[in-house]
Amino acid sequence: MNKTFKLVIVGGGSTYTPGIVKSLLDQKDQFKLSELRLYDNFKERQDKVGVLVKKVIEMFDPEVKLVLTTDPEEAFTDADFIFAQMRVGLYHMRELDEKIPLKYDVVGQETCGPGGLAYGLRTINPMVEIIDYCEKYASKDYWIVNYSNPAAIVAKAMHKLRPNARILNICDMPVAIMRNMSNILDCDRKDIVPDYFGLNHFGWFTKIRVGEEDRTEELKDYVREHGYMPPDDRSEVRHNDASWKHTFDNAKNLMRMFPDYLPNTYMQYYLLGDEIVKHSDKNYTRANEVMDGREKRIFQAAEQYETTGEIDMTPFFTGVHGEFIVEVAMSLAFNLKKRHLVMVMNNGAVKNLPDDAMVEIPCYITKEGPEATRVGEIPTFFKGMIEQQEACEKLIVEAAIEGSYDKALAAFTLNKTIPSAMVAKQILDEMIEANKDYWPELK
Ligand SMILES: NC(=O)c1ccc[n+]([C@@H]2O[C@H](COP(=O)([O-])OP(=O)(O)OC[C@H]3O[C@@H](n4cnc5c(N)ncnc54)[C@H](O)[C@@H]3O)[C@@H](O)[C@H]2O)c1
Ligand SMILES: O=P(O)(O)OC[C@H]1O[C@H](O[C@H]2[C@H](O)[C@@H](O)[C@@H](O)O[C@@H]2CO)[C@H](O)[C@@H](O)[C@@H]1O
Ligand SMILES: [Mn+2]
Repeated sequence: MNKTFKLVIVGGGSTYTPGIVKSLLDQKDQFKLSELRLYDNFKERQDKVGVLVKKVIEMFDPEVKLVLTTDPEEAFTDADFIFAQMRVGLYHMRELDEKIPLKYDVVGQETCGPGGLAYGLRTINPMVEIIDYCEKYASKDYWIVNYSNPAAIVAKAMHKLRPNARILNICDMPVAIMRNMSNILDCDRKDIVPDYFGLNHFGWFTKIRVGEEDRTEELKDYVREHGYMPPDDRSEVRHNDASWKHTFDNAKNLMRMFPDYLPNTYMQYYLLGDEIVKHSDKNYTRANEVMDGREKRIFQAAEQYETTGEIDMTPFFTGVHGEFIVEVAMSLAFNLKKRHLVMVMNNGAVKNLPDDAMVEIPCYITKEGPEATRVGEIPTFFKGMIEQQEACEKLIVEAAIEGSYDKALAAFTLNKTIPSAMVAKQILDEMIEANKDYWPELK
């Protein structure tokens, strides 16, 4: 029998867990789990999601042993893979991350702008804790594949605080955009070969090949007119929430103004921030949409299944989100050297960016981790944008580690979504109060 794997999902109570488990079990012939452990610090939430995970295992691989636990030793002992997807502070804190900046007419977003900086200050120490559990209990060749956001700040902080940890930080946004591109180009997502550079949630596609064929210019022409919204009949994207449809459509405005490269959708928050704020509802943000949508749906489904024994699981199967993390894990497990966009220490890969930047670029995923491709020099506009954002992220990591108010204020002030140091200080001071149970003390 080929090797089987013990896999932990950190943040087992996540709305994405059933979808990730489905994607894992789809690969059981190549990537067989002996044990799946859900680990969370919120037992009741995890137990509810666990009801649906148990159903997914019954449906797709009943041989898998399922463990739900809040005990780190039980969760991590001899673990081979750890999928991390914590939301420190839950959606309630995401709501504040989004609403506090909007009070000052600044972008309110989960991972970008002041919301992302606040989220980063909450997540750094809990992520270190997970790494330390893995170092203490997991198999010596463990790999953490991390989705926990804000991945850019988490990646930078973990490299500084735990440089030897076997952790690979990933993001499904570029993959989701490539899914849309595959709908637009009428090809298979897995045939798309992207050239790309940036930081997490702050990057650009420089070339899109389908197999050997360069289809970049054709795609740019489409995106200039339609953004990343595929033609009606070709994609499940049409069923996304309205705010996501707006995000995909908004790429056309970025493409028209900055025609060199195809943007990550997150660039809208940094380059079109005033428009974003103008169209934001300060009393009902994306966090509210998710709490009233995805989060409510999954707990209603668990309730329904527990009472009726009936459930349609398909709405919880998450497409590229689950597929991507499993593709990366399998490449690590079997040394497949698959080419994926992941976060890696720059070390000259992007020639004119700082060596210590955590860049998101194409890498070959080996059993020893990502091998970066060489991107070369990037044009001035993109270099300037990235260096400002990278310095902001570097300063918020240092602020967390040193407990430095001054560095936190500098980080907020450097963020392109924030118009002045005065506004930065107002938002920071209000966020310090809102996050008093989560942030390191800043003096
Ligand atoms: N990297 C990406 O591209 C990507 C894509 C999607 C989601 N995400 C991230 O994945 C995470 C989960 O998203 P979600 O919407 O499912 O969140 P969610 O709130 O539904 O679930 C998160 C879970 O994490 C748990 N948790 C919080 N702190 C913890 C800790 N210290 N230890 C263990 N568990 C802890 C919570 O109790 C909760 O059950 C978020 O950080 C989100 O931003 C990242
Ligand atoms: O606003 P959300 O919680 O729906 O999504 C925020 C995340 O958006 C990107 O990931 C996914 C998203 O999780 C999924 O719901 C769907 O909308 O598509 C997105 C792209 O696949 C982003 O990569 C994550 O970092 C965000 O947390
Ligand atoms: Mn992401």
